Amino acid sequence: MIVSVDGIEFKYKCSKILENIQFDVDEGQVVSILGVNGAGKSTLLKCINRIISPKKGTIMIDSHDLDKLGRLDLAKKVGYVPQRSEGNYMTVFDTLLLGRKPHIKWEVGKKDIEITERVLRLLDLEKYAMRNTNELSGGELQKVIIGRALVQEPKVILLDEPTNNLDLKNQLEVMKIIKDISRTQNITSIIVMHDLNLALQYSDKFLLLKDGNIYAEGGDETINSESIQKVYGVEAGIHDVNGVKMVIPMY
Ligand SMILES: Nc1ncnc2c1ncn2[C@@H]1O[C@H](COP(=O)(O)OP(=O)(O)OP(=O)(O)O)[C@@H](O)[C@H]1O
Repeated sequence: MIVSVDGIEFKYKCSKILENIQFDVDEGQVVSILGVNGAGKSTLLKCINRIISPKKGTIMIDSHDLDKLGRLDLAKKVGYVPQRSEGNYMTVFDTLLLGRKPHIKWEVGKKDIEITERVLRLLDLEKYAMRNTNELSGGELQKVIIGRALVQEPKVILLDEPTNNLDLKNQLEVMKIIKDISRTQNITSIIVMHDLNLALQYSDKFLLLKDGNIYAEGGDETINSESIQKVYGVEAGIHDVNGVKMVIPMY
């Protein structure tokens, strides 16, 4: 088990957002967190990255209690791609290299440059390497932010709606990269998703959040007409389209 969440509860001031959340994630799994707007999906990701601290419960990452991990050790284990990012006057190359910060002791080494170049190639970003990130489209910037998390070489990567700004081709490309790194590098991805069909195609496990609790968790059988009705309030059928399971809402 690479991530183990046990009984966490989180409140913003007095409104309870998460209640008794409990789940485990295995190494190399791609996990989608699903649920309506405001269900607490981003809040859950932020708890796992210790951006915020739950009032109750424990989170274990790679057998370490999250509360007891130092900032640098946490950054070596967990990478985070937030929902919104801004470009700036730093180049794409330097932005990616910044992801090596937790590993750099005195100065940037050969390995740091090699990993940065490898990720640039992996995400097909080489042609933008020397461009400032404020001169990129939303989708290009999104790939850079994902790249920065990969350069960190974490065991777990948390992605908050990573396909949000992307066109169809880039959505598929990013999801494929996430799936590939989980298979080839055993990196675990925990992703907040709104697109049920993309989630179905690329995830091993699903967590359905409803009213601050986990309504259901498991494999793709978790996504069915009943759970979609209960969680989203939408009538939908599940169909097999050329061997691919698809959710089709009934309008
Ligand atoms: N900093 C904050 N202070 C107070 N309430 C907040 C704060 N951030 C989020 N909330 C509230 O917490 C609830 C859960 O928010 P969260 O962003 O986790 O939802 P989400 O499921 O990720 O939603 P979405 O799908 O719209 O991104 C929402 O009602 C939101 O308004």
